[in-house]
Amino acid sequence: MSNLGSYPPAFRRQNKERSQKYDPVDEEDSLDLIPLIDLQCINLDKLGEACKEWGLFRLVNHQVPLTLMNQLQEQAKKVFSLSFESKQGLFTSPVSYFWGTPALTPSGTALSRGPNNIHWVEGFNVPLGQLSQFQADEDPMLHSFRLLLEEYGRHMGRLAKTLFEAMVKNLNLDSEESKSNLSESTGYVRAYRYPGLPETEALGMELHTDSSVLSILNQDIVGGLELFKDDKWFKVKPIPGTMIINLGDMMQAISNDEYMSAKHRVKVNKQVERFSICYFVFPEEGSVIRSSNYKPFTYSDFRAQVQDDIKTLGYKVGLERFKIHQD
Ligand SMILES: O=C(O)CCC(=O)C(=O)O
Ligand SMILES: [Fe+2]
Repeated sequence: MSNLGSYPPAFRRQNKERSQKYDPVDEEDSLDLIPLIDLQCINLDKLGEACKEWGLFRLVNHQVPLTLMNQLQEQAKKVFSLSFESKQGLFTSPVSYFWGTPALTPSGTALSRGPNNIHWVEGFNVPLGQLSQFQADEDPMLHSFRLLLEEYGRHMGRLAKTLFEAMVKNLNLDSEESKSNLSESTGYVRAYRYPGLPETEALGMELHTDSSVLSILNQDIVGGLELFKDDKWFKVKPIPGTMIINLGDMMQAISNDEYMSAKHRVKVNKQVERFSICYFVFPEEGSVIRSSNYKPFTYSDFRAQVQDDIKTLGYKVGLERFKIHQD
């Protein structure tokens, strides 16, 4: 962990001796079993299979410029390297800075889960619809961060819409009725930094599903994202220039459980920091999700329930709370 002062104090205590070499990559690690979808010619059967079997796929030919993906990663890196105190001071509504957990309240502050339950991650939460209110004009670093986020956000909206429409087709859902189940303006971007920690098995994020309709991930080359499927963990290898698409809980409910939300986690690297940029998109405010396996509910209902469960139980129960059980 270099630049210690940029880390939350609770993270600095973990800064023990680093080992000298990277872990060797074993045979299985070099295999990439994750399904691949080409955005320029979407094969609906292949897309459907990926959504049913994996809840996650790799996207190529997405036409997000590689320079934009890299510039945003680099700019996020610079912003993370500011001192912990500056990050706490500079980022207030609408862009917030958080650490120790990815679970946030609607206003972007971390939902604390106690000192013994730390996730080794820090992040910036950026609601795209409110980006214009982000006071960044005085500071060139923040100003270019904002410009990159705006451009990146437009691309993410385009990808989400194209993929969602293809999924609606594959599921044979009514395309007019489905429209309100995806609203690009509800989207937010999160930039994450995971510290390099010599401890084995430290988790940046524990096993979870995303609450979104879709999540779009741009990860750096360090790796650490893992998918849980058929009782096994699969490494989601970083391949530069590709994006990882995750199906979230809303998509699982919209599809009436034909598709599944991806169960995943993030392991921290033993030597180096990892950076990732994630986009999450949700249904329109107030839009009711109707499907025979679930009670009608809105994303706000779902979010309120998740927040309540995290506060009272310490974890997210998720879709199970809205499921109709037929005995
Ligand atoms: O950083 C990553 O690779 C994944 C982050 C993630 O799973 C999340 O934000 O829900
Ligand atoms: Fe996630």
